[in-house]
Amino acid sequence: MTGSLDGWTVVFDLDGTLVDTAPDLLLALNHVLDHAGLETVDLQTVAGMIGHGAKAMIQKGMSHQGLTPSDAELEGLFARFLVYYSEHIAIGSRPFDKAPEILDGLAADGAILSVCTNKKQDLSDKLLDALGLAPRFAAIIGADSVPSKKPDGDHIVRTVQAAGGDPARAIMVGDSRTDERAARNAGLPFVFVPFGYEAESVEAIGADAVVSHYSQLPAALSRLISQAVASARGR
Ligand SMILES: O=C(O)COP(=O)(O)O
Ligand SMILES: [Mg+2]
Repeated sequence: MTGSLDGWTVVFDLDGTLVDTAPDLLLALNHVLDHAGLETVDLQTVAGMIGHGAKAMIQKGMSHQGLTPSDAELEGLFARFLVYYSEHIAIGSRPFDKAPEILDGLAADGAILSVCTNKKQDLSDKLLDALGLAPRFAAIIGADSVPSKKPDGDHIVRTVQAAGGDPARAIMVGDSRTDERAARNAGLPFVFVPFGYEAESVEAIGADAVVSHYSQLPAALSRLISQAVASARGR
């Protein structure tokens, strides 16, 4: 039996795309800010700081209050963050509504599923394991497993290859400008999910498809694949 997504790889971003991780990132960030005697931040503020890895989030948490940490200070805070976050990684973090069911449907239609994230590899594996999502993915590639993370397109290309797929038959799904740039750099169509952590508007992002609930993803992917196949024929 062949499925309509046979031979296609769907590459998912993690934070803000597959999983709503903001609640646990908030607790971990506030743990280090509080320990450093700094002001803590709220959920909405932390959401605007996710997408470039945890170190960038800590830096933004400090610049938010007019402070610039020294390299040594930042490394110390980052180390503390990693210990705390790793131990509290799936307290409040949950997959977005219907994501697991839709992933199963895509796999049943023949898609290869993979994750390309700017989260660290060990944290990504731990989170997806804790939520029971890890077995669905042929590859999970964190920022520290590649020479250059998103927005470098190479991060996506390596993810597709690690999943056993073909970058010419792959689609990126993500919640941020970083994902959009990475997809463009890798030459992949880009599906934007506006329920994540991007502050820019849907119009500004300029995605090939916008999916505001997982139930809309299968149809969006089918449409993009038909377009890709038609344009390949026209060449
Ligand atoms: O943890 C982050 O800041 C980014 O992670 P993402 O690439 O999965 O959105
Ligand atoms: Mg994200």
